[in-house]
Amino acid sequence: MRYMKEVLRNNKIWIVVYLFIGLFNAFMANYKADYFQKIVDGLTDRTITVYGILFYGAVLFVDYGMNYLDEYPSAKLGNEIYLDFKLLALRTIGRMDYSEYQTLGTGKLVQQIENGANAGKNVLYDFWFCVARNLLPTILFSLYFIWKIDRTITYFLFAGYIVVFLVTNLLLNGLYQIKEKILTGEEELNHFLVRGFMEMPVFRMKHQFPNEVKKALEAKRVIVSSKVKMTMIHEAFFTIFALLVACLDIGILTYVWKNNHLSIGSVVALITLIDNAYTPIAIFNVIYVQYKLNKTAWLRFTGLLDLKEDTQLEQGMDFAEPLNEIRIEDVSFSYGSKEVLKCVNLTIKGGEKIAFVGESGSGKSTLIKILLGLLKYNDGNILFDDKPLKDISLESLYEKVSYLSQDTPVFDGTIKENLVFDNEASEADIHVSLEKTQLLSMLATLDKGVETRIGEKGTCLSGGEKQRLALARLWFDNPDIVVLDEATSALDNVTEGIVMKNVLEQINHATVIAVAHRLSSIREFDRIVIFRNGKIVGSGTFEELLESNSYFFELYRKEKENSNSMVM
Ligand SMILES: Nc1ncnc2c1ncn2[C@@H]1O[C@H](COP(=O)(O)OP(=O)(O)OP(=O)(O)O)[C@@H](O)[C@H]1O
Repeated sequence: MRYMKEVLRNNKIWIVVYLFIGLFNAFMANYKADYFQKIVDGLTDRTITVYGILFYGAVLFVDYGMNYLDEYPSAKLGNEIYLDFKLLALRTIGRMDYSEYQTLGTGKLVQQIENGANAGKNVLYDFWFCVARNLLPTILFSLYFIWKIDRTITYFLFAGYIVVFLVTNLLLNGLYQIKEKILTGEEELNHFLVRGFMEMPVFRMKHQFPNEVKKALEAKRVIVSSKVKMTMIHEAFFTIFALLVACLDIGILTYVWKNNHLSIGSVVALITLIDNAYTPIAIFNVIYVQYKLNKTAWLRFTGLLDLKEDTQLEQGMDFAEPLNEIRIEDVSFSYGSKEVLKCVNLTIKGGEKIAFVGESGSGKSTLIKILLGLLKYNDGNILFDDKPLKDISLESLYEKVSYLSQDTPVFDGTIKENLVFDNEASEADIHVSLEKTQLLSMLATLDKGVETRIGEKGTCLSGGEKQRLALARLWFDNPDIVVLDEATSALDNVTEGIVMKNVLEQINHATVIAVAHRLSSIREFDRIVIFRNGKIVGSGTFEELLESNSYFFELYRKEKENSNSMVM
């Protein structure tokens, strides 16, 4: 309900307008039918006046005019509500706990949001608004006018409502299961579509697309057959109602014929009014079924919106600069039952340039994510100048941190956006940042210069260009702490040497924590920390470790061997 209320609050003025017009139109639809009775009877007994006809004309004009005006709030609200729900999802992503984020898949997520936002709109707009401003008033107004003409017929109508209620509930159960199948199928299909798109080269090289299409076809089969079933059941509702109304019409004609006390105008009005009284019920049943089914998609969506938030983002003390020391004390961490860090102890001095090295999977990136507050440590403590990391507001920490992740560190936007996001920067500053990261020659080849879009995950750039573009961001930050997780792994040795020298000059005063596989890239760092199986097994300067740490020596030797064999 919380999310519905929020969206209602966002649109309250237009909702009031929409409800008011709806009520007015519902009244007019029935008033028009009732007044028509007077026109027909007036024509039959020649008592009609020109004013009566003009008044009826005015009623018709107002009715059609208001129906047209109704389209504006109707179109506006429908779209606003749908998109407001989508925006709720984006806000959730911005605040969700990182461990929850890691479990989500893009394809399923996108489909869940799409279905959820649609379901939310349908529940609120197509169901509740429709009931409140359209169906209920139409039924009540039509029953009132029927009651005015003949009370006995009103009782017949109530009996008909009970039949309708029973039929609806009978069909609803079957529909639930079908809807669940459709949703799962759609998420599954989107999962294959998105991963095929995102990882196109991988799947193409491995000749996997036929298999992917086969799996997607199965999802398609489930969706199509379920949707067809659903349509047929929905249409059955309308047919049953149409038959019911037909029976009532015939019943009324027989009743009038037998009793002979109603005028022609009353009979004509009754037929229209009965239609008015029943059509909303038919519509109600269909949208009620839809409402119930939409709840299935809505629950999946709210499950997403309710994912654990990272409450540490705003809560806690502000990060105080300048940083003197980060102390990692007996920190352990597990992903589920898999223990990845085991009792890690380390102190990093403010302004120190420290590098984490070690074999793949030894826990380096995990420790980085813990230091950034993305992952929450299970045991031990981390202190930023005697303040526990858990008590520091992450928003305030991120003001002073620059982080280049191991995964693609750029996003779908222009080169300029990738450098400064939504901030302004002078051409001269942009030029310097690109010059220092050796990107000017690449820029010279682009027609639109820094306004060139680099595509999703930076597909229009080479691996090394993406990394250098992300590094160029450092010229626009003023970080106290810089975290580089394999930030230069795609660069050649020569470019890496030049770029890293410039980068280290630029962030001279910051504390730098870098993860690196290529040992030559961190030769100048103040200290190197070696990880193995989730533990720190050595630390010191490059030269110290070469002399005293056989594991480090072994890593270095292997790197040398590899680079020699590549040169040969
Ligand atoms: N989200 C996750 N869920 C479960 N296990 C994970 C997750 N992320 C990482 N791991 C596991 O944790 C271990 C440590 O991973 P981590 O990324 O910290 O290693 P790393 O030393 O940075 O490796 P690399 O040098 O290859 O980047 C690995 O065995 C990895 O499979």
